[in-house]
Amino acid sequence: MMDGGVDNRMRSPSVISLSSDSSISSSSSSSSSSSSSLSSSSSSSSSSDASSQLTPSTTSDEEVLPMEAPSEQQLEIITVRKSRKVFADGPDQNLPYFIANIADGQSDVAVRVINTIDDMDYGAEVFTYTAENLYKIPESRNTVSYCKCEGGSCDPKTCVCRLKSNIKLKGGKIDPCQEKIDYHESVLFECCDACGCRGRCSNVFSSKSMPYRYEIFRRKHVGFGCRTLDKIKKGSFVCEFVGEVILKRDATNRAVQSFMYTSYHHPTSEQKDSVIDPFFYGNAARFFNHSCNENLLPFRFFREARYIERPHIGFFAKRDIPEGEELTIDYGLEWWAMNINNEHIEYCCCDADYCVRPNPRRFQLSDDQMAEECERLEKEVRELKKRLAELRRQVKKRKLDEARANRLKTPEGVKRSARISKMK
Ligand SMILES: C[S@@+](CC[C@H](N)C(=O)[O-])C[C@H]1O[C@@H](n2cnc3c(N)ncnc32)[C@H](O)[C@@H]1O
Repeated sequence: MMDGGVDNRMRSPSVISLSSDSSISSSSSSSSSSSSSLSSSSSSSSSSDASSQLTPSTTSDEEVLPMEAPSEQQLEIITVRKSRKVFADGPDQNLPYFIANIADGQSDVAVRVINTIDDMDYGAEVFTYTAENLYKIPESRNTVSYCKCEGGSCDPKTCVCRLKSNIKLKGGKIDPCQEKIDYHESVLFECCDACGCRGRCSNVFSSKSMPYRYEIFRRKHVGFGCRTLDKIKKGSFVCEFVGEVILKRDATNRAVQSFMYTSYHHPTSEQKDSVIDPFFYGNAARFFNHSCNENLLPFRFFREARYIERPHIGFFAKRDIPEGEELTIDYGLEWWAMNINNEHIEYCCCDADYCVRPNPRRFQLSDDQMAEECERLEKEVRELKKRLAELRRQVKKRKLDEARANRLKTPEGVKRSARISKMK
């Protein structure tokens, strides 16, 4: 399994974080703050902006509630089932398929793992599935209150949960037009059992942390990836990003940092910043690869537990996603800046036509494929040239027609056309 190319020799942690351009970017505790304007977790300016967005909206109504320690149940982890058997209904039955339902017993949806390419393991030795975050950060007392709306429906004008959210729901879906929102600043307080409405209003996007069925599959050059086995409509909540929640300063001690995601940035104290690390404990989102044409967008949300320092990270569909399509996110420029020169990650291996840092290996085609690709491109060029010639012809004709019409309007033109009609 690719380990993200981050090893102990790295000077600073490479952390996937919510960034201001709605992408996910890497940040480092020391050097990255100045390296990219897209950095949100490490750059002091953007991060204070980010927290100012979240913090002021919470201070006015802040209530200090007693903090409950993470339950035993929450910390309970289920050993990954490592059963190996032949997956018989794949495209090529001769290949050895590896299958496991990694979410077994942890989630109502199955998350199966298959490998139709080789015998590479998805990380069963180190990875354990968990459906919920495992908090390993100090307790927090900063909470946001719940709405007091009654009767199972909330009034958008007075519902505290909606008023405090800058991400809004429309029919249970997130409007993808909100992608302009800085996702580090994004926040959605979803109504829940603790609210006056008991979570029965329309300010609810999913009762499940994983509403669809997912498959972890082996991808060439990138280790494993995650695809959906169901159609997903644009704007739908797709998955929570789950893992161990640790302080960012502790992240530096971890060998693999390229899987991490910044979850919280404190307005004044960097010491309180935290990241979600799904490397050892996580859900299907741990396998979301980067794409330069990603189909998921990140946002932050709160449900029952409303400790400001413990936001959930979720992803929603940027567009309609057909079943079978890989679920991808944008790691952001900063992540790439941190990882691109690393010995393990030299290039981007996404399939986007306009990949900004393409892997030359993807162009290593066989002679036949190359010939086919050349033919396809030549045909495309021919068609484009034809289209261009046609457009130019139309432009020329329009100009001629216009000039002719203008000439006819002049006194000489009028006389000339009168003479011609007399002759006729
Ligand atoms: C969050 S993990 C994604 C799951 C990972 N592919 C696996 O097999 O566990 C991030 C790691 O996947 C790899 N990766 C993801 N997207 C990539 C891409 N577009 N190009 C190259 N490597 C990528 C990198 O090694 C990165 O550190």
